[in-house]
Amino acid sequence: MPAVLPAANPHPSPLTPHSSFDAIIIGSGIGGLVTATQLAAKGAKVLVLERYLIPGGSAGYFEREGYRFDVGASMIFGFGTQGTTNLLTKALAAVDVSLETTPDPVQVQYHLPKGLDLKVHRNYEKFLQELTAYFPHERQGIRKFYNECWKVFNCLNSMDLLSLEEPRYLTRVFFQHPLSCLGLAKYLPQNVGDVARRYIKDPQLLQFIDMECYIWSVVPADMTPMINAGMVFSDRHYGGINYPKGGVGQIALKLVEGLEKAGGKIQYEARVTNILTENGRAVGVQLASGEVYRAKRVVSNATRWDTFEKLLPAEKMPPSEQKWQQRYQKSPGFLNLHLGVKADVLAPGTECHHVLLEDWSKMEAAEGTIFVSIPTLLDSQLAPDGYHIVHTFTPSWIEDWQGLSPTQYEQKKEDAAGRLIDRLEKIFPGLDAGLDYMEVGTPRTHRRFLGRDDGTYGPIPQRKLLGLLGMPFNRTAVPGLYCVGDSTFPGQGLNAVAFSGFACAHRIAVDLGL
Ligand SMILES: NC(=O)c1ccc[n+]([C@@H]2O[C@H](COP(=O)([O-])OP(=O)(O)OC[C@H]3O[C@@H](n4cnc5c(N)ncnc54)[C@H](O)[C@@H]3O)[C@@H](O)[C@H]2O)c1
Ligand SMILES: CC(C)=CCC/C(C)=C/C=C/C(C)=C/C=C/C(C)=C/C=C/C=C(C)/C=C/C=C(C)/C=C/C=C(\C)CCC=C(C)C
Repeated sequence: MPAVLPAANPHPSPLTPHSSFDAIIIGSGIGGLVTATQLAAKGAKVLVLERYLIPGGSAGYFEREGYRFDVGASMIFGFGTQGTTNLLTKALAAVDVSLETTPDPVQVQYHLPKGLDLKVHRNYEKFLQELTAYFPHERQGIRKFYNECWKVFNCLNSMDLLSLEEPRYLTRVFFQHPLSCLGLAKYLPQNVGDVARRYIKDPQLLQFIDMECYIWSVVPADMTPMINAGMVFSDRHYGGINYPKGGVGQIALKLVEGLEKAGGKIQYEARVTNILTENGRAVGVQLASGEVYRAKRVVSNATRWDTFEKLLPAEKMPPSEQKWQQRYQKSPGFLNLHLGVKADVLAPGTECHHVLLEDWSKMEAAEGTIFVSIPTLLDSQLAPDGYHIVHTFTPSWIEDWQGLSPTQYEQKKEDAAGRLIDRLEKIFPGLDAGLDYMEVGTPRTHRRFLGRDDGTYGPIPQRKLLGLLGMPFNRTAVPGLYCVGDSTFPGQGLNAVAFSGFACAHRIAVDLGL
């Protein structure tokens, strides 16, 4: 996996305060970078501190033997050209940069139990036709369910998306778009499962809706907020799934270029060890090197668990965070196989994204559902001529990878990789024989290189909650400290954390009077 991080300096120099900033952002994930670029574009003096060597976090990349691998998922929402929900396009444009993207004609091809094999086409009607062909008796229910998702999306896509913690903005959008606001207020406490069951009765079709949610929310429909499903199930047909030329890592690199153009700064190999407080207020940060930076506002793009248990003293965790931890838990991480394969392994017409499951009862189990991305079908430059990248991942808990000797750890990775490759032979015959390169990552890898507690993919509800109502916005109980990224409203996903970044920067800009 990526190069080893430099160790913390064991002999930090005495604390030497550097010049002060309007805002310090801990971490350069997409959530952190959108906050930083938005603030810099408004004229704020911004510093991003990133513990790793390059920006992007889970939207980063690494290069090996002529391959450029995406660290995380390659299915990117938010690069549309119209409306208000294309937040990655908007975030780049705000700092005068842009990215070329390639549209993906199919979001995902499902290979599910009992021969349920279908594609989610970019074209909405084509997708509905393909699904209805499997469930002709549910023709009406299918259309009504997905049309209801469009209602949510149309509300979102009609208004500027900014901080819901800013009363003047809320009043303005309410007067400009009263029906959209009331629509969103209605859907905020709802989950997908309840809406789906209003229209659909067939148990296998309901399992399919569970899978439609699971592949991005990592929980079934009953626990997946309806607002998020409205975004995902509609935007894939509206703005579409578009892959950035040069790989997912380009998004962060471009945002950094824009940040610097707008006068902001980023420092790599800068691991924050403490958020400094004075009289209970966040006033700056301390790095592993001992350096101290002060700012009027501090933003953490680390997970909430890292922020409130490691960067701040766990024993002083505010009651609101304790409550949050009772509502949300860490999702599993992923076991990742970054494979380079001979091009002839893939039949002509192969789609970029696949989901494989053989037994419905295993959907949420470790090594149950297999996800596959083949980004080289959209950008052949990411692999040597004649080869493809087949990024394969499946849920995996960190507990299964603890307490092993280095040899046991390597052996366990190899065994698990073998099991996944065997299963994938069903959709890609000859995969094993065509292997050219393999790098295996576990939740331990993500904990180490992405700094995510237990290598988690993100927060998931502990039990069925009221839609998105329990997800905190950007301000925290610690004055001067904000959170951004997937442990804030509305949760996981690049377009989701981009929203969180817009909202965070908006709230801070108002607080600073910018
Ligand atoms: N297809 C997709 O939609 C897609 C693809 C890739 C990633 N993602 C999603 O992106 C989301 C994550 O984005 P995010 O913005 O929340 O964060 P992130 O986890 O990607 O980034 C956090 C960054 O903070 C850095 N960091 C953590 N602790 C630090 C510390 N103490 N000091 C300095 N730096 C520190 C990490 O190195 C990392 O770069 C996830 O939900 C993930 O699933 C989605
Ligand atoms: C005033 C009154 C009365 C009221 C008010 C109301 C309102 C205004 C409200 C509002 C709200 C809002 C704004 C909201 C927002 C939201 C949002 C933006 C959301 C978003 C979301 C997104 C998402 C969720 C996304 C996601 C994605 C993802 C996660 C992806 C992933 C992927 C993967 C993992 C891949 C897989 C696959 C394969 C490979 C196959």
